[in-house]
Amino acid sequence: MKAILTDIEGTTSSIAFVAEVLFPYARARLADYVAAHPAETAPILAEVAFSEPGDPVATLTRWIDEDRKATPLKALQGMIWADGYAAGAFTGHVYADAVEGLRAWHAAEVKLYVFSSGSVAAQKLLFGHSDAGDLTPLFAGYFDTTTGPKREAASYAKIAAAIGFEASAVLFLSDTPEEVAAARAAGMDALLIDRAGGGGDIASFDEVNAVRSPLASPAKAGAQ
Ligand SMILES: CSCCC(=O)C(=O)COP(=O)(O)O
Ligand SMILES: [Mg+2]
Repeated sequence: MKAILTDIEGTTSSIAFVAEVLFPYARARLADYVAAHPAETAPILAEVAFSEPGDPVATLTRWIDEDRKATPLKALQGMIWADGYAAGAFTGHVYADAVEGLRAWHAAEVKLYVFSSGSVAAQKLLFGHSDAGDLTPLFAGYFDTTTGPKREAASYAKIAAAIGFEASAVLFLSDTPEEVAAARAAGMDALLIDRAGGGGDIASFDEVNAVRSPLASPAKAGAQ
């Protein structure tokens, strides 16, 4: 295994942190943020209004409540969360086993990448202001839904091409069966993580090495 591509919510980080901390923070500040940053948010609001006619702020608020993984919503959420991280209102939750695993793989020269519905800016904020400190030096790259939907195989093929690895050399970790299936359809190896210990392939990052041993074949720098 030469590279690991990881999802965030439900995989490196708890669903509760996203649903109970991040989403309410953005929801409560959405209207004020848009009013205070008209130039920055105008293209996002236009995209939302094009997708659903009506008041874009009301649409975005409903999309948060519906947990819609819409690219313009994710871009705006990331902008609002930047204020929260900067103010110290919260830090990014990352499971201790994920921190340990990511650090060990990075030390073994396994290339690490993120693919999340959260915007790339939001991903960097979460890992840059994590409970365990700045984890961004561990990652070689970040991908969001501007690359493509997470449930489509073509997105994973695009990521493999972008990072310069054969898809078969990449291990994808996610809590969503449809994402795991899409990655496998693109030729990636993939493991379904179920942090509740139910029906997944693994329940924590501690188990990855037992089922895939990526540390046994660290990436060569020249592979990219
Ligand atoms: C990147 S932090 C915010 C997470 C988020 O908004 C989200 O939708 C996470 O979805 P994921 O694809 O990581 O399960
Ligand atoms: Mg997820």
